[in-house]
Amino acid sequence: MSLFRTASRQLAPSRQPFVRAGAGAVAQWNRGYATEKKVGGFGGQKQANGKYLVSLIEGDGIGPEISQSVKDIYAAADVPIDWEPIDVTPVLVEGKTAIPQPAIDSIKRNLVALKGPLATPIGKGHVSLNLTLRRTFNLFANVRPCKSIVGYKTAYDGVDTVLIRENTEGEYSGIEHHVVDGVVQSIKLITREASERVLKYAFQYAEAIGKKKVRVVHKATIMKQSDGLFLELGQRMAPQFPGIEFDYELLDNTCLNMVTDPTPYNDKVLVMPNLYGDILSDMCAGLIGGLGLTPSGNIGDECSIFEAVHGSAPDIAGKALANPTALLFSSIMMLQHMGLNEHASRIQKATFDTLAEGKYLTGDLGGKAKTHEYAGAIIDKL
Ligand SMILES: NC(=O)C1=CN([C@@H]2O[C@H](COP(=O)(O)OP(=O)(O)OC[C@H]3O[C@@H](n4cnc5c(N)ncnc54)[C@H](O)[C@@H]3O)[C@@H](O)[C@H]2O)C=CC1
Ligand SMILES: O=C(O)CCC(=O)C(=O)O
Ligand SMILES: [Mg+2]
Repeated sequence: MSLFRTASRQLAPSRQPFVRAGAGAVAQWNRGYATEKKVGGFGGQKQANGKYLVSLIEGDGIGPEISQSVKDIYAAADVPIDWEPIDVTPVLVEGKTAIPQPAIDSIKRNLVALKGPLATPIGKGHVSLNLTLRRTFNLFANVRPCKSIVGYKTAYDGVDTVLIRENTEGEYSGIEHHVVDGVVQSIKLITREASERVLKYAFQYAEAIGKKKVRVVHKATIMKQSDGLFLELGQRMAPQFPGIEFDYELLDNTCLNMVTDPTPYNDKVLVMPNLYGDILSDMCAGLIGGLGLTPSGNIGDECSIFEAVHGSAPDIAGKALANPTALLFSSIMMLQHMGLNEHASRIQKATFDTLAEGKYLTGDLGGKAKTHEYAGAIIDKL
């Protein structure tokens, strides 16, 4: 079966992508960065000057600081990218939170975006812009790899997990009702279409990176119909991928097993409904040194948006304390998605070398370096 899921997609001639990329490309992050196979999505639009234009959402809180580090490192590494900054301050369209049209147009034009964290007010206020972006562009798979950093010691060695989170519905479908005073209802929406889409992606991703197993993480014991459907669709799809072993595990068991010993998960791609993936990916980050280190890619059939797993970290914002590695690694996933593998490898090596050397670490990793000093150390190694 073709790995090029989008190969038959018809685009207007002016929108034909120069590079087609996706799961396999993103997957290089996990596989020692050498896989050539690609699945799904389009890897960017080259301009007349030979560079790619990439939409950039700097984000809130620590967003501008860590984005600056990425921009500085990219400039030093001569990455053929021009950034197109976009403003996603929400607008109301028919009473609903929406992304401003110029931002939508930019991402649709460029096909690829890098995004800093966007803060979401608790309780009242606008709905999450992060979720709105994922829904707006139908970014159905959120790929969250998590790999131990050589030279940075934690309680766990050799972690190499990949979690794929359904990204458009589930517990985060945003359907909530006030029923009567003191009673509210929140609907977990699971559809066959979205579930099959992300499950198929998980199987293709596993094939692309050479992982042998796909595991659905679920609570179909309790949510018999919703998680039941997700799991059943996985079971039905499995025979289409005879080279991949399929199984499933209850979410609570997964949490226990992972914090006991994460290494049995190294041969698997985990795929799950939205909320479980959100929570489990923060937990995985904790295994390897925290949220300052873990990247992600929101992958759609056409556009893709790369962002860190972490949020806007208001507790350290504006103090040059943030670790830019998670956003930088997300951008490396993006470069691989775009087929810019040499640049990806070079920046990645400089980052790994800086982390392993341990002289310039940010506070979250026990060091004293400011955000820009750490970025400067990476630049020195390029
Ligand atoms: N995809 C996104 O844009 C996300 C946005 N958020 C939003 O971010 C805001 C803050 O959320 P929190 O719950 O505080 O989670 P958070 O992920 O922003 O921070 C959790 C903890 O990790 C630390 N941390 C996070 N990133 C770090 C980095 N790069 N370097 C060093 N330390 C780092 C923070 O200082 C904090 O102690 C909320 O409004 C939330 O809705 C949260 C998660 C993801
Ligand atoms: O949108 C938000 O505020 C949080 C989203 C989140 O935690 C995530 O995507 O991991
Ligand atoms: Mg989260």
